[in-house]
Amino acid sequence: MTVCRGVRGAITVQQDTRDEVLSATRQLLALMIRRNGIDAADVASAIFTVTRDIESEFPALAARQLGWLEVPLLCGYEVSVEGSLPRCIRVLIHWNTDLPQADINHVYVRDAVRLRPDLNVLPPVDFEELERWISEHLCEDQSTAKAVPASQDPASPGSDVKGASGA
Ligand SMILES: O=C(O)C(=O)C[C@]1(C(=O)O)C=C[C@@H](O)C=C1
Repeated sequence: MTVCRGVRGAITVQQDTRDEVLSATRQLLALMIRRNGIDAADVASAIFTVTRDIESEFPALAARQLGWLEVPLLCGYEVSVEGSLPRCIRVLIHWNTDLPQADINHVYVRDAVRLRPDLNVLPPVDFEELERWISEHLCEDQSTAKAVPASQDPASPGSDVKGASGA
């Protein structure tokens, strides 16, 4: 029976740069997709959180770069608990699958392994091969896409761009 199950993942970045956030999130998603055999068509939605020290880019863009154009995505901040792991990107994927909960593979990489050592069963990763896989799955339109600044978003109240109505 197909049910919706959660697949968790987390990864850290060394610096809060757009490139690092996107590249780390692509790697995290690629590992989760490959470990579980996730097809975008079966993904109900995905929620990303970042720690407060990350503000250079929305990690959701990495999912669109990998072709998740129809998957509802949302980003938010993680709770800032004192002493918690810095520069961390977390994701929760809601996946429609026949698999039992126990067969879901959650993915924690880099310094995020310490968040859930009990779930840290990731086999060794060939990162060169992983990057080749990511390049093969990049969705060209989205790979260079940027978040739209409010001043250029026709839907934004303060926009200096005219909407379709010309208003
Ligand atoms: O799994 C993680 O990413 C954690 O940091 C662990 C944990 C938890 O205590 O279960 C804590 C905070 C997150 O919002 C989610 C889960």
